[in-house]
Amino acid sequence: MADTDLSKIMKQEVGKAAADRVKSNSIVGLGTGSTTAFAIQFIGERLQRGELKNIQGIPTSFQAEVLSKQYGIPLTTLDAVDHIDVAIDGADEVDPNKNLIKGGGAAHTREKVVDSLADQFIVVVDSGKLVDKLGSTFLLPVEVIPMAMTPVMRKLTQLGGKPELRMGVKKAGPVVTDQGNLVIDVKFDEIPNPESLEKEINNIPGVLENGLFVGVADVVLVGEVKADQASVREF
Ligand SMILES: O=C(CO)[C@H](O)[C@H](O)COP(=O)(O)O
Repeated sequence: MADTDLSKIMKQEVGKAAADRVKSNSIVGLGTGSTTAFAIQFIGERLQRGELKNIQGIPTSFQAEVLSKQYGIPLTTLDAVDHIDVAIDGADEVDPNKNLIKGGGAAHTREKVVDSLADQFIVVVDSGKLVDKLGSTFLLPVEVIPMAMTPVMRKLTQLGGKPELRMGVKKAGPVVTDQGNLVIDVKFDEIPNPESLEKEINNIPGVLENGLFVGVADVVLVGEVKADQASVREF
């Protein structure tokens, strides 16, 4: 099987496993990305079959909102609820302590709001996302307000990073977030202390949020394929 097919199968399996954990009468945070898209689809299908009742979703992005509507998941907002029961969201890297890098879809600011509020935050990834140390395969996304781009990049360089502005695909110019901001992707040779780096970056004036999620995830579901057999394991 081609690598892209395997990756799709892993994402599908793990998305289904997460959707199966959603209970009736609950408020569900709906993450962003290709893996969570499967979870949203399967939650919608469980609602259609009548297996699930009375779900209210809180989308973390325009993408999640559009998909949720497409699959018939009723939506609400943080102004209308006082808690979130469970959030399901993907990640770009997961370390053994369940710390994450997110923001591959430039949605990490809203994702951190929703995922942090959930009583249980379930991360859904394929096995290729597992790393020993954060920053080894993926650049760290930082959302910045446009007028502060240059001083923030300078400060990120002083912190030891190599910043680059994220550019659009099939769009001339930079990626613009759902909030109308820019994303700077930063290469750090190592991130020895994700907890302090998360705070240090967020303390730079003009930074809205960075993609380090430290101590937020409760459960990680990992989709794997071995000898053409798909399975899901949890840690
Ligand atoms: O953080 C995210 C979006 O901002 C996504 O959850 C992350 O990029 C993983 O996406 P995918 O499931 O498509 O690999």
